[in-house]
Amino acid sequence: MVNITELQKSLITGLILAGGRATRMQELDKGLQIFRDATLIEHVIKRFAPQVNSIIINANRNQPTYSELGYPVVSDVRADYAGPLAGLEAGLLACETPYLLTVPCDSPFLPLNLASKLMHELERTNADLAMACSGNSAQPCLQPVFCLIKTMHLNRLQAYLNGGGRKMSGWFDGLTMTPVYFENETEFTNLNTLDELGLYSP
Ligand SMILES: Nc1nc2c(ncn2[C@@H]2O[C@H](COP(=O)(O)OP(=O)(O)OP(=O)(O)O)[C@@H](O)[C@H]2O)c(=O)[nH]1
Ligand SMILES: [Mg+2]
Repeated sequence: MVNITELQKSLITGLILAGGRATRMQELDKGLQIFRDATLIEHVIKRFAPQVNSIIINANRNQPTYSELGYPVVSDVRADYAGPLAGLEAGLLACETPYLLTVPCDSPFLPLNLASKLMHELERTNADLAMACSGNSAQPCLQPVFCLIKTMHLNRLQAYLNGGGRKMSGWFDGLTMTPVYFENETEFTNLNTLDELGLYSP
């Protein structure tokens, strides 16, 4: 188990992506739905906040409600729900540290060692970004919304988006990406439907 140092942590801003339309959840605002004893985003904050220097929330609806959680809220700067990369762009624009770590708002079991493992591997490999991966090197399953990125690559993301690119796995072509394996796949469970919210309740 690698621990994150206070210095490493001070360099990382955490971005919670809550800007989607949630079409599979009746277009409800996913982050604000109740799961067990709290909203989905509150579960995420509980596991994520101790890992990063500060948090930014990306949301395109109900911004005043998200603000009540006590963190800055940023909205997409381009219209029409351009996908998670539009949220990443908004987060990178607001980020004041050299690294940004993203997580989605609908992953209430996210790894408690996410920042430490990604930062350790990013520094070890001197890559541009480090991405979580469940499974193993024989059967990798990339988790592109769990990603540690050097903030200076905002320009490249914007060029990709301006050219019409929308794929989470396409924007970093030409950059070096280190996949980082996590054994416990269930930590990446994300809840997309009302049924799933109920299924995972006790
Ligand atoms: N900022 C922003 N974030 C998005 C957008 N679309 C998806 N996301 C976020 O990306 C993450 C992964 O997306 P999904 O799990 O597909 O969520 P979703 O798109 O809201 O839900 P579906 O419409 O059911 O696919 C979630 O945290 C979403 O909030 C978007 O257009 N803008
Ligand atoms: Mg989606």
